[in-house]
Amino acid sequence: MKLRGLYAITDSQLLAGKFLSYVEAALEGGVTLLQYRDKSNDEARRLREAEALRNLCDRYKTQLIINDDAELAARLNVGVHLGQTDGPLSPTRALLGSKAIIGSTCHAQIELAEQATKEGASYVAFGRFFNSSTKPGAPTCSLDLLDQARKQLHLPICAIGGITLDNAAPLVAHGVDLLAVVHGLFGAESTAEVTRRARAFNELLKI
Ligand SMILES: Cc1ncc(COP(=O)(O)OP(=O)(O)O)c(N)n1
Ligand SMILES: Cc1nc(C(=O)O)sc1CCOP(=O)(O)O
Ligand SMILES: [Mg+2]
Repeated sequence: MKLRGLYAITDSQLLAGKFLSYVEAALEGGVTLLQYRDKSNDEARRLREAEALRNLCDRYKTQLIINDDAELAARLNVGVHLGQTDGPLSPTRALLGSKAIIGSTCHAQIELAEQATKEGASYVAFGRFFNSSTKPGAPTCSLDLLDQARKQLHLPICAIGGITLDNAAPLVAHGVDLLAVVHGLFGAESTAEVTRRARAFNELLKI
């Protein structure tokens, strides 16, 4: 399966009271990967929400990715996204198996992406590219880094951080395969607007 398209990421605060309706609206518009990102320690709620997302993803033939939590990903038989402090990649690959999608945060460092490639990542994520209200303190990354990454790496490249419909085109022009978006997708006034945005992101990637 080619990993290219919109990578929608949930945010528990932003989606409070409209979690499943907004996610379904995004899936309606087309989502290649959906990441469940919940930074709380409420394990029961996390399991419940992740199961609900897996059911939705199954209906829309979208791949679910769990942020941070390889055990939960293994329990649901879905993929995982690991940051640099979320545990080692190789044992996670062994745990989830060869077909699972495993993503790796590489900030603005090609060396981290090369290491992730060796350890079995399915895609590498660089960011943040723009101001992000979801994660304002994330380290920044430039378009030049994408040019270098495109030349040196043979994995799908994901961009993240403050991405909107107004600023995403240069990322695609510099070789990005996956646009990972929270606020620029879900910070919308209605489900119809979420669907419109998802379609428009896909149009930028011409899938
Ligand atoms: C697609 C994607 N890219 C980067 C991140 C950030 O991961 P991490 O650095 O572990 O930070 P948290 O998201 O866990 O706060 C991501 N989640 N997804
Ligand atoms: C979760 C996350 N990681 C980032 C990184 O740079 O590693 S930026 C980010 C937040 C993405 O949300 P938004 O699209 O609202 O900016
Ligand atoms: Mg993390």
